[in-house]
Amino acid sequence: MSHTHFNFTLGGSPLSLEKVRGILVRLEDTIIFSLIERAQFAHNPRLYQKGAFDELKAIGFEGSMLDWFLHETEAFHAKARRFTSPDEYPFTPRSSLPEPLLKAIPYPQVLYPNNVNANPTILSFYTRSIVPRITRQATLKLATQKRAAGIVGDEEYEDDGNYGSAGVLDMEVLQAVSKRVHYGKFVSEVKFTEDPAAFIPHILKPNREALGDLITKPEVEKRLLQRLRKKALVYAQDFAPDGEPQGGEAKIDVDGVVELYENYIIPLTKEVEVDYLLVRLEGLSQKEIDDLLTQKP
Ligand SMILES: C=C(O[C@@H]1C=C(C(=O)O)C=C[C@H]1O)C(=O)O
Repeated sequence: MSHTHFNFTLGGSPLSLEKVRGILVRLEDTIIFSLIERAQFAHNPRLYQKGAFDELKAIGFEGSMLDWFLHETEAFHAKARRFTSPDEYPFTPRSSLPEPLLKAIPYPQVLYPNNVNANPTILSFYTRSIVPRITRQATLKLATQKRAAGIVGDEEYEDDGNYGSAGVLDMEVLQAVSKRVHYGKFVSEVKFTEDPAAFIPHILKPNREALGDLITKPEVEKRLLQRLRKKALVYAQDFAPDGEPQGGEAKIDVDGVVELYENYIIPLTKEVEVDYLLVRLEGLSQKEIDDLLTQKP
């Protein structure tokens, strides 16, 4: 059974590209199913608008309802030492989060120290591009129901009032996408340690494009998108009481899932891979770099 994350406390055999890719594949299921859950509810754009709720303004919180959900949830997770794990990244600025209450687990130092965090970009593209797309069916169905009840114009559209359910589900998607994108650091660490001499000249120069070309594996991406489409088609099906697949409307916009990966998740993962490589030599002495250069693949 493959896992959706490393169990760093078990240690075990060192990092391998096969292991990391196995986790990325497993996270596809988590992301698809959490998108299916969110797609049950309408767009509910008020969730993402700063200042849309008087109750939040009354307590001096200036962000959106989703920002508030993230802040309150991640504040507890921070106390429970979630963000001391090398594969967990908060959407809330770390400066606004409390210190861990529990002692940090002495994780093995797998990644080189870095501050690469793509979550602001993930939050932006998710709320602006992904939510409207995957909730389209629910939004249109809601508008039809409202018109049938005589509600027409702006009031008929987009908002079913389920801010709590939609917000909790948004956080599940965001946490899974964030984990997936930041696993790019583990991929980069494995690729770098397999052949440091290939990367070092382009880190020292620096040359983002050359590093991007080195980490890009078109065949892996092509197979991923093919697999993703097939998974989404199966997972989006409804099943009869006896378990037989039923036709009818898919529970998720399959093209939307594939485009999420093609236009956002894969490109952002590669940016994280390159950003991680660009700091991979920071603090190393010339001798340490020379030793890496002579290391045989
Ligand atoms: C993640 C990897 O690096 C790159 C990014 C990929 C992705 O985001 O799916 C796939 C292949 C590579 O272009 C990898 O090599 O597995």
